[in-house]
Amino acid sequence: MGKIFYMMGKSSSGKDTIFEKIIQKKELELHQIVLYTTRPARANETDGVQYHFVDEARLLELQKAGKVIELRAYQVVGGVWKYFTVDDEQTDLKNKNYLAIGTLVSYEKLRDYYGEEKLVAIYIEVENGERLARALERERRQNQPNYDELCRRFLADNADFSEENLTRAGIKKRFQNKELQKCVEEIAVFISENSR
Ligand SMILES: Nc1ncnc2c1ncn2[C@@H]1O[C@H](COP(=O)(O)OP(=O)(O)OP(=O)(O)O)[C@@H](O)[C@H]1O
Repeated sequence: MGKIFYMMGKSSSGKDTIFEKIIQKKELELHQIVLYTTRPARANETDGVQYHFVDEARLLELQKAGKVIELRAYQVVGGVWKYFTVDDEQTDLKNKNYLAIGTLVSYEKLRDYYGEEKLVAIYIEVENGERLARALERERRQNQPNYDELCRRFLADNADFSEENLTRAGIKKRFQNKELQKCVEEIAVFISENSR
């Protein structure tokens, strides 16, 4: 029986960094769930790799078929971009295990859709001051750092991942991302123990 290992954590807790290291561990035999989006593909992106790029009409079709498990909409200059998870033929929970990154709300929606026994939460935590320092360091390296957005996300994530919300979602286990390699190894052992 397959599982979805669902990684969550506040901004700059290290989700992307840890995801890349875990997915490279071939012995864990983890697959990826490719999200769908209505945003146009960028020059370096390939359909079906970073995202499945679809239009609003296709989204509507999928919604009518009851296949859209969760959806997030973001207002951008000139429109709204939607990102969503679809129950498509690529998700084979009878035979495969998956690794995904998402929000607390999307975790709850997938859990309600697939069932409690299919979803395994991996909550990553970093002390707030250290997390802010890492976020600032990462932002400084950008061509056009956006410190306003950094502050907005920092505060928004503190609210989204409040203790109250974590309790409501039933998140108990936490992985501390202090020393990266140690955290990766702990998560790899946890996944291995909870696979099948
Ligand atoms: N254990 C660690 N020690 C020091 N730096 C780390 C550690 N883990 C991750 N980082 C660095 O912290 C920054 C944030 O990590 P990352 O981008 O993986 O976070 P994230 O949770 O995916 O953030 P976001 O949700 O904002 O995309 C990166 O610059 C990364 O290299």
